[in-house]
Amino acid sequence: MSAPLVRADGLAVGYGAAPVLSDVTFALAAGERVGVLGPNGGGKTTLFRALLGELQPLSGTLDLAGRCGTVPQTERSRLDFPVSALDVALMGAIAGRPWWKRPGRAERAAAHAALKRVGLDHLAERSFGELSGGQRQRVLVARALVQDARIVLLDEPFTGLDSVSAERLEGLLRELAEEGRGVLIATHDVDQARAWDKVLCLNRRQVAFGAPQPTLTLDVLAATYGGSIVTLPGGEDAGRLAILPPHHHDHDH
Ligand SMILES: Nc1ncnc2c1ncn2[C@@H]1O[C@H](COP(=O)(O)OP(=O)(O)OP(=O)(O)O)[C@@H](O)[C@H]1O
Repeated sequence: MSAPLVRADGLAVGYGAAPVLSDVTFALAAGERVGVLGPNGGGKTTLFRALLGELQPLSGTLDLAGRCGTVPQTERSRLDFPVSALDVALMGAIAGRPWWKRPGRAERAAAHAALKRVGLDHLAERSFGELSGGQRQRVLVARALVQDARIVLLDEPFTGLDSVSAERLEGLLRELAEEGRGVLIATHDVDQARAWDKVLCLNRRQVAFGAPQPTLTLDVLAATYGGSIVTLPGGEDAGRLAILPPHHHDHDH
């Protein structure tokens, strides 16, 4: 088997001397989609920041065998300036080049090709802020493609998407994996993560890592979500496990 795209071994990361996330040991192979699960404050974003090189390991190791591209959450409040979908995709080409060099023909062609790849080239000139949530996510995937990211990180990409947009994005992530990229998806949706290759459960430390079916046991879910996990009383769902929705900021209001 070829070397993994990401390997973390005993990794601890934080914003000062004390780690906010520790004991992280996992590997991401080419062709895999891995769901990163955890409660609010569990450390998902912190792990992504370490993968992007913004935070250095406090202990342990983190090795990447490829470029890492990120699909951040898109908050409407930050979209008031007029950038087009093409501009956003182009950012993938101009990151890392001197600021005075304007994007050239090749870069524009790469950005158009990436937009086409995600089914949005017809909206290239449309203002990014006017696009639907699902379209914005796909433009950001296009930006990662322009960066030639072999490792793609997505931070709760399905939040707020209707089911058609969610299915479309899900299909795109499957294709990214099929072309040999490694895809890490932070999510609050345990059921959705069951369909992916592996899950990484974080709650200030790594609780579990492995294939969803054997990994997502009651004990693991309880340790991952702590107090926010409940057993449903009475009725049809009696005894079923439910995870209370996280207190999430609604960015659209
Ligand atoms: N810039 C920062 N400085 C100091 N502490 C931080 C910073 N960012 C996050 N933290 C702390 O690190 C811990 C993990 O936060 P992180 O954002 O990684 O969680 P998360 O799993 O991404 O949560 P959410 O689902 O809410 O996005 C939290 O206790 C948080 O308060």
